[in-house]
Amino acid sequence: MHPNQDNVVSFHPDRSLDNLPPQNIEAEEAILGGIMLDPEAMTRVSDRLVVEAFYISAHSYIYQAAVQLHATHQPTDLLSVTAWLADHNLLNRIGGRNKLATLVDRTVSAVNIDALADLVMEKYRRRQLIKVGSEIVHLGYETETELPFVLGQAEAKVFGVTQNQSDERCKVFSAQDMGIELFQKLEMGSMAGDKVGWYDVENITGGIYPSSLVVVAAESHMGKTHFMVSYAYEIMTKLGKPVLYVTPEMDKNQLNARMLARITGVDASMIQTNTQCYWEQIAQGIGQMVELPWKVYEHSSPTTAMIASAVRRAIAEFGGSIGAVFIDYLQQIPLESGGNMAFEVGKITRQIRDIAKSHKIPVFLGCQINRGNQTTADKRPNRHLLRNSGEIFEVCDQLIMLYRDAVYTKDPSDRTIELIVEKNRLYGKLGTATMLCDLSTSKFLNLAR
Ligand SMILES: Nc1ncnc2c1ncn2[C@@H]1O[C@H](COP(=O)(O)OP(=O)(O)OP(=O)(O)O)[C@@H](O)[C@H]1O
Repeated sequence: MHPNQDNVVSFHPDRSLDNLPPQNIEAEEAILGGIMLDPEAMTRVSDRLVVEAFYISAHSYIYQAAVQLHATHQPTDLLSVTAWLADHNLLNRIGGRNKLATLVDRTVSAVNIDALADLVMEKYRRRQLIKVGSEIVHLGYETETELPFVLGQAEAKVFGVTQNQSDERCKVFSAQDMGIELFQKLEMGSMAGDKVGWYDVENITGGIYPSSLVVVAAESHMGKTHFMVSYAYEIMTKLGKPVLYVTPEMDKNQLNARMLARITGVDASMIQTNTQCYWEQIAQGIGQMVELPWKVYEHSSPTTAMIASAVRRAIAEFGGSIGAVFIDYLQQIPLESGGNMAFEVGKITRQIRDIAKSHKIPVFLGCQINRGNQTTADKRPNRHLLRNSGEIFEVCDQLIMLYRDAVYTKDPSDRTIELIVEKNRLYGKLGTATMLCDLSTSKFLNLAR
């Protein structure tokens, strides 16, 4: 039975949704008139104005004609546009030759065409937002779907509008534009990876690259977390870039004790158990830690949608960019039940790679591997240990495997750690770098040369 209306909180769909969607027809007409009037106009708007942005469908056909002509280096004057539309049987759909002539007659000049293009794009974005809004309303009613999934979907839809993703995805770049961009990047040195001064390993990896998925794989206890905390610290302090650390495994206070150990040089176990003795260093260290661009997302079993959401939030809170994301580690991310395990692991890895690509940020993904062949003398890991773990090896851009001999020899004086670069799609080199690591303070040091 329907509930008595007096007993429910009033809930009215917004009446303003019946209003005419945001649009500016005069601006659309002036742009099209300007394009047919001024041979340079198309160069000024083609990068910022997409065909779908026009509210009137006839206008989008006319603009499409201009885009096609411009792309093949033909003029976009009245005659050429008319001929293109006639050749493509679109002349009647746009209102005939008179419509085109009227657009030209009404236009005085194309002097403001850039601003008009921005205006039309702005109206288009608002219409997209309304569309996404109504999709989110429908999501709200999908009570059979888990709420976290629904919220993640809603957030991703809004993000799609803010980031203009739909346009980015299908963007095709011209050789001329790409040449200019490449030249500028090379000239500025921004094609090289960011380096924190870990010479030997960065000599192999080339440094840290945006949009890259770096898998940091190791057996249990090899020091994955120490490595990632230490690298995060270097990125924040040497490069001055913000870091988000996703920690399903470790409580954030334990993780921060390690970060504090790295900052102060005081053993993490002492920080936790013998606090009073080190109070001064700890207080100073916390003072430094709160100044770091450091965020931690703690959740015992975060899905990739939740991680993506945390990344978006961190980027927004850090003012639009982030230096790196660390996820500690892959096997802590829950698999969808019932599926093939290798397939599910591959899917999660691809979803994490998408986070790196869509935000153009490096993502370091910890990965636990099983012990290799225990009968051979050499216990070093290699890429084959990942072979049965979905598509981790295929999907990642770089694979760094950690190995400490001391785990097997139990020699406490051996502080070396090997960083075995088994895959390097970004820079090409493979090889092993050896560093010194002080696990008590999560500090990684170059070997003296
Ligand atoms: N305060 C400390 N002093 C010295 N060694 C420590 C200290 N804390 C941890 N370790 C050592 O660090 C190693 C574990 O490092 P880490 O937690 O980074 O490993 P991991 O590869 O992430 O492994 P897991 O996934 O099992 O946690 C262990 O060998 C441990 O003995």
